[in-house]
Amino acid sequence: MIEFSQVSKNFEGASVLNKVNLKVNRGEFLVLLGASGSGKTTMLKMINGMEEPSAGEVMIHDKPLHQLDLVHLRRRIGYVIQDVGLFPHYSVFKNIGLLPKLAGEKPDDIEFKVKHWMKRLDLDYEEHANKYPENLSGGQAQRVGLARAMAGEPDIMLLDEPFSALDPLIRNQIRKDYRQIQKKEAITTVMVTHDLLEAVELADKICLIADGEIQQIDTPERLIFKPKTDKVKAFTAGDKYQAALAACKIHSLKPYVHQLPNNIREEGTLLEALQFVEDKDEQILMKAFAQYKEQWRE
Ligand SMILES: Nc1ncnc2c1ncn2[C@@H]1O[C@H](COP(=O)(O)OP(=O)(O)OP(=O)(O)O)[C@@H](O)[C@H]1O
Repeated sequence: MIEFSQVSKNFEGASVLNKVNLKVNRGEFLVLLGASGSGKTTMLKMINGMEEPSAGEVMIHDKPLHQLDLVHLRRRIGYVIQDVGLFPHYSVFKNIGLLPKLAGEKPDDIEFKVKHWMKRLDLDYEEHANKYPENLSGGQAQRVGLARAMAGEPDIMLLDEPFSALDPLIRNQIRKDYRQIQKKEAITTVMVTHDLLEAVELADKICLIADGEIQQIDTPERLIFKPKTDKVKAFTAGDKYQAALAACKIHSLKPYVHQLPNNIREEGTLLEALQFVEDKDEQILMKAFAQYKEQWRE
């Protein structure tokens, strides 16, 4: 479990985070969402000790971070960032096998893990294991980055916009792949993004940060449809519609169509139907939306 208790952070006197409280339970997928500069990356880096709080305490598995051995801790915490950070002079095999090797595992065990994680992340071993990072596509490099983190058998994964540089189709597939692995292995995951739809599709809970404060920590549905502050409302306003459209795309509104007035049911466009639902019955939209999320994850 990860816990922030009254955590504040200043850089050169300027306050970035102010008395933040947060709990992430074991196996949970939490997304830190917020505008650029809102302090998301700073929060993430406080979880693996790359940044220290100016005040307050960060606890990992009920122990204060400052009492833990950081080298040991970081080997148990996967960290994947946008530009991957693969070692350029190491082959794919060596990159993925690095953490097991540092842990003193035998060559056969290392090979087993590299093969296992390459397979799980849809990377062909024969084709890619001996390649160097410069010869990989962006999507392949990101998969290698995830495989490398996973080979360290982390109980916590920190993801800092790891998918944002990829083209949409590949991004969607890697996100789904990671989400499935994360659930199966019950890896506590904290991901930073400023993309609401990405947050919605992946998160068990979203933590929305603005002006150095947590505005709301909630399920994706509640964050979008029951915003607690004006800042949450402002952040989600545009995407509420986009999210609803996504719900309709896969017809998850169908079970509720009989509740729409006849004229809309028979003649209206999807957009009108949505508008009706959005105006008249948030419950229906929330249900459709939750269904969309579940179907996306299958
Ligand atoms: N090492 C540092 N020294 C000084 N200021 C910093 C440092 N790291 C971050 N900041 C400042 O703290 C604020 C929050 O930065 P942070 O990277 O946490 O934001 P973010 O929400 O992750 O933004 P983005 O989405 O743009 O990555 C920014 O104003 C940034 O300039």
